[in-house]
Amino acid sequence: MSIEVTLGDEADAVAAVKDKLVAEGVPAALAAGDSALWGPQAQPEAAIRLGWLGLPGSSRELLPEIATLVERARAEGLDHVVLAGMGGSSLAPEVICATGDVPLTVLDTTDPHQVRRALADRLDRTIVVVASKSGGTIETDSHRRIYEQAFRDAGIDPAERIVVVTDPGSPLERTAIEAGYPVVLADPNVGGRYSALTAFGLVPSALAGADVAGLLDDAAAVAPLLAQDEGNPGLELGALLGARALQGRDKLILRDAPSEITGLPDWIEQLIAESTGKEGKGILPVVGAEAAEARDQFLVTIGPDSGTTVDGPLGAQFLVWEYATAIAGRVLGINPFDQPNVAESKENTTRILQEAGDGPLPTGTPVLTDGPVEVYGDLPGDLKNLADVLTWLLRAIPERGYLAIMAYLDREAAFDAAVIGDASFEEMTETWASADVATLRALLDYRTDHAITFGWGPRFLHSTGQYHKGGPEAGVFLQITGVVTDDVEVPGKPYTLGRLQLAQALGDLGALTSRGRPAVRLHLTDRVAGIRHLLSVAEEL
Ligand SMILES: O=P(O)(O)OC[C@H]1O[C@H](O)[C@H](O)[C@@H](O)[C@@H]1O
Repeated sequence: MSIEVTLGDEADAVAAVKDKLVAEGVPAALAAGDSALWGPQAQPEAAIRLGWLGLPGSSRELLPEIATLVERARAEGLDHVVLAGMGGSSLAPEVICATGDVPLTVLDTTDPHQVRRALADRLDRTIVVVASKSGGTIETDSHRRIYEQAFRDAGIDPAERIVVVTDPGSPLERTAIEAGYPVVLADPNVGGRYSALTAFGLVPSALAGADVAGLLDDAAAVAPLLAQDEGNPGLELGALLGARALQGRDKLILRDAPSEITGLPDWIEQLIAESTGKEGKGILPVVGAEAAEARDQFLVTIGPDSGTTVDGPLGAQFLVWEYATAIAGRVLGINPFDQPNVAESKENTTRILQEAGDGPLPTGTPVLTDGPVEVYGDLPGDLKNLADVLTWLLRAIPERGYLAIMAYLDREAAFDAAVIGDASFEEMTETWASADVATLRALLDYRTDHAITFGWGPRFLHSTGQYHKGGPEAGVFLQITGVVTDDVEVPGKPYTLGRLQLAQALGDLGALTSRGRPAVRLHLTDRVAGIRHLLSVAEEL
């Protein structure tokens, strides 16, 4: 089965962009790995970032090595797979495993409560994949240290339980070799967000029980189409993304139709936001929203549906979206392989931690407190309560702008909400949604035609975070942080996870406010009550 891109009623608008790309010889040049397609400035980076085009074939070589790891884990009864990895090092396995209906615990958080939850879950049967291309990502380094300690404390040798995926020569490779961990090296000519079909996508997914050979087969089936001028789904989708952005429809609403694929929009979100959101340009992916009428938005559905759809198996989807993103980058005139603004928030975080030493972090003082919610930020003096703050934020969204909600909280916490005895599926969903801070997105959506995104911090920093800082300066930002009642030490480091998490929020806030963007931080002094209060205020707006 291959993949089909249906352009719906937008076919005409796309044709001109596609014809131009064909006239310029782009499909053939991209198939040949021509790194000059994005201009001379992008060429050095592009020259080492096009390896994803050949992965359906080259990644097959990894399968025997992966099979050995899987056999060893099975023989030892390790059936709880934890993946520590940020952005491109975890988003693809999350989709692969959700689609394959095999369990995978993803750690892409610094929330101490969420990490404690993972640590408390079947440690005796846990295998941890530590995945980082650069080998220097602070969250992943922290998770490795924390699990090493937890295994030792439980009398388990970490070398029996930790598998590393990284690029050749990274600091993580050195650490792993010294510690005696098995290492699977990834293709260094593939960037993180294009790495779904590399060792980053395949190793944790195979350990969790997904069919990774089938994934490569499905990608291989679509690969030859990507060299064609006609019947090339990647070219059509890329021309669509580029054409719509040029027309001012630069908010891409991504929807999952009921299909065999689960959760692909979250992966696409990183791919498109980080690849295109720079130099004041870009396409903002919006996940979880209803289709809106607004003039700056357009909807693409994954799976069979009416309108604009991309339908086909997951392996093919990965390749086609990567190709389309590279094409959209050319249409927009940006380098789709770098992420020039991601580092800024990371540097702010490091500086905040260093400057604070052992003292308190520079949170400032709340401008107002409404029940269990403190409000921080540069706000007009006449705002009296949380409802006023939310209304002010919504009104601050400019023409063609957006609101980004960023929650530095435990994304599993809502599942703790009590569900009474024999509750129906609908009742359980309702109980869960009413305890889930992500519900805020939908509640605020009713009040505005502007796009609203929701991201878990620090996960989104490796995804839409690039667009927030590098894309059009049209964002309004709402951070949510929460009290930490059960912190986790990071062995060998002077900070705890809770302190790191807050420093990440403050570091990103600094990057946003330095651009003059409206930005507010809500701090929940009681997480459960704070979320309940926030949602009830939003409901009544
Ligand atoms: O795989 P790593 O090197 O740990 O990187 C993980 C992620 O973090 C970085 O900040 C980049 O912005 C992402 O593109 C990348 O996927």
